[in-house]
Amino acid sequence: MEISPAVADIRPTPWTGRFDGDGEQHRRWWQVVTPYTPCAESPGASEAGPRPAVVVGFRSDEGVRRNKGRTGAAAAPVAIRQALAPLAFHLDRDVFDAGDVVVEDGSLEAGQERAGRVISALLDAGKLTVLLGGGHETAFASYLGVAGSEAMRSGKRLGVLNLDAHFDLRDEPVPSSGTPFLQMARAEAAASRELKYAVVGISEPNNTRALFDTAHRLGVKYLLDEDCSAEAVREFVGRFLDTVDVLYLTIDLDVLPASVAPGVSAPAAYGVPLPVISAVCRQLAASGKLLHVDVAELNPGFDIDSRTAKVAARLVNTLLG
Ligand SMILES: N=CN[C@@H](CCC(=O)O)C(=O)O
Ligand SMILES: [Mn+2]
Ligand SMILES: [Mn+2]
Repeated sequence: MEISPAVADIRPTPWTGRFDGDGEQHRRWWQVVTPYTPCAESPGASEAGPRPAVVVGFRSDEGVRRNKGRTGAAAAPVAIRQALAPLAFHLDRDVFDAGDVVVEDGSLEAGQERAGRVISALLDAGKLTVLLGGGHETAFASYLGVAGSEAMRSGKRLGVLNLDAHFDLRDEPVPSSGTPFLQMARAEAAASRELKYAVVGISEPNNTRALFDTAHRLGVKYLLDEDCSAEAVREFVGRFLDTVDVLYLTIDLDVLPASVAPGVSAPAAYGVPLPVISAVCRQLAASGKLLHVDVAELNPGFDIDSRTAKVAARLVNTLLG
C-alpha cells in the first residue's frame, strides 16, 4: 500500500539537553528523538516491538482567541519539547519528531485539516501519534486525523476520552477551542456513527446548564472533578475502555489544579490531582488501545518555572511507557 508522506509546515529542529555520555545508560529524550522521514520507512518495519511514537506540534492560538480566552498556546509545542528533552529516557520504543503545523491568524480550519492529514498518514504507517497543541481546537485536528485513518475505515469502535474541566461542547457559529467535541459528534453523526465521548474532571461551576444539557443529549459520560478519587476514575476509565476498540486521549491541562498547571488559559480552582491523572495515563498505556494522544491548552506565557510544561512532558513520557 502507498503511504502518503506526512509533512508538517515546519520541519523539526534538533532537540538538545544535558549530556552525561553516549551510552544507553545515560540516554535522555533529546538523544533519542530523531526527525521523522516517511520515505525511509516501510509500513511493516515496526511490527516486532511497541509502535514507534511520532510527535507533531500544532501551533495554534486561533481557537482560544475565538473562544475569548488568553492566547499564547501557539508557543506550547516548543515548550513541551523543551521540557521533554532533558528527561531520562526509559522507554522501549523509538520516538520521532515530524515537525509542526502552523495555524496562521484566522485560518484554523485549514490548519486542522493539514494536521489531520499528517496524523492519518502517520497512523496508517503504524505509529502512535502525539499531537502537541495549541488550544483545545487541537482536538478537532486530532479527530480529523483519527477519523481519516485506516483504523476507522476498517470499522474499529473509537472512544474519545477527554481529561478536562470543560465539556467543550459549545454550539457556536465558528469553531473554537470551546467547540471541538460538538464538531466531532456532528461529524460522527454524518458518518452514521455515534460519538463515544467521556470526560474526566468536569467542573460544575465552569460549565453552564446548556453545556450539561448538550452532554446529556449526546450521551456523554463524565465524572465531576469533586468525584475524581483514584478508584472512581480507574473504574470509570475501565468501563469506557471496555466499550471501545481504540482510544483517542486528549489532555486539556486545565483539568489539573491551578497550582500544578498555572500555565493555561483557564486555570482550575479545584482540579483533579496529578497522581490521579497520571494513573489514568498508566492505565491507558497498559490497555493496548491507545491510538492517538494530544495535549492541549498549555500557555507558556502564564506558566511558572515551566511547571505546566513539565507536567505535560511527564504525562507524555508516562503515556509512551
Ligand atoms: N477550551 C475551552 N475552554 C473553556 C474556557 C472556559 C473559560 O474561559 O472560563 C470553555 O469554553 O468552556
Ligand atoms: Mn478543553
Ligand atoms: Mn478545559
